[in-house]
Amino acid sequence: MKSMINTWRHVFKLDPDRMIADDQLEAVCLSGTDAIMIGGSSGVTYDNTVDLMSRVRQYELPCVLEVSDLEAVVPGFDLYLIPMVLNAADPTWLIGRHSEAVERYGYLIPWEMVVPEGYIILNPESTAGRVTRADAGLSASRAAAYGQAGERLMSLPVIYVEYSGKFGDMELVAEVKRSLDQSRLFYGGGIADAATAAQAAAVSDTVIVGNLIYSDLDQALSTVQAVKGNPVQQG
Ligand SMILES: CC(C)=CCC/C(C)=C/CC/C(C)=C/CC/C(C)=C/CC/C(C)=C/CC/C(C)=C/CC/C(C)=C/COP(=O)(O)OP(=O)(O)O
Ligand SMILES: O=P(O)(O)OC[C@@H](O)CO
Ligand SMILES: [Mg+2]
Repeated sequence: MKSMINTWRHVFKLDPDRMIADDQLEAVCLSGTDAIMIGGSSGVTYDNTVDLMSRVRQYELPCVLEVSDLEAVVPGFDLYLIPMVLNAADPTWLIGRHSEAVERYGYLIPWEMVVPEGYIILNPESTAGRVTRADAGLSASRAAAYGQAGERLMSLPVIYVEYSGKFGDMELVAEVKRSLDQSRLFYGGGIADAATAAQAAAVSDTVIVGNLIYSDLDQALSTVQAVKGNPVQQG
């Protein structure tokens, strides 16, 4: 089940705290994207998560929850993705909330459905950057070292270079990619059209598109082919 992430090239991230009309949701779910990730860094509640999950469940593609708040953990997803912020100033966001979750849920946790993600947050203005007070001014070599430490020391299956809201430095992303051997590299942040999606696709394994769904749906839909039609460049 967890291995499904290794087939994902393009993912749409839907935010339970934002409105999306039924016809727009249909277009997103039938776009050819590989999965829907539900998550956000603020305003995520149990009720708005259940509501969005049940709407997405009308379609056949995988639907996974990226957990950012313990109060909004909803049963019924295909996988649970757990952000661990490698460059957070405070270990709360690396392992603190996580240990609280394990204490609280204990044997109820379906570990076979849990996928940890090593986040490297590089936009200090994003909600996640502000909340976690991430050390977002990393050089490319330092970001790559965080990625490699996440892979080699923590065996994380996913390293997520997160520029949420801002298109990132593709040279830096490429350096993180080169530093990884086993972990899958997710890239997200500021994808605005097919051209930026293709650039991100060239340097990462999986491209995540979020805000664009809400600001320009047609452009968002155009990113699916731009990503899936472009191989990752090696080296
Ligand atoms: C019964 C049942 C199914 C039980 C399952 C229980 C389960 C899955 C337990 C999991 C165990 C576990 C270890 C949970 C950890 C929970 C937790 C609260 C972890 C902390 C996550 C974290 C580091 C949050 C900080 C913010 C962050 C990095 C969020 C990631 C998502 C993100 C960046 C979204 C982008 O948000 P957006 O709103 O778009 O941001 P902008 O405003 O900037 O655009
Ligand atoms: O919303 P955008 O900027 O597309 O970023 C996608 C995702 O990485 C956010 O967690
Ligand atoms: Mg967002």
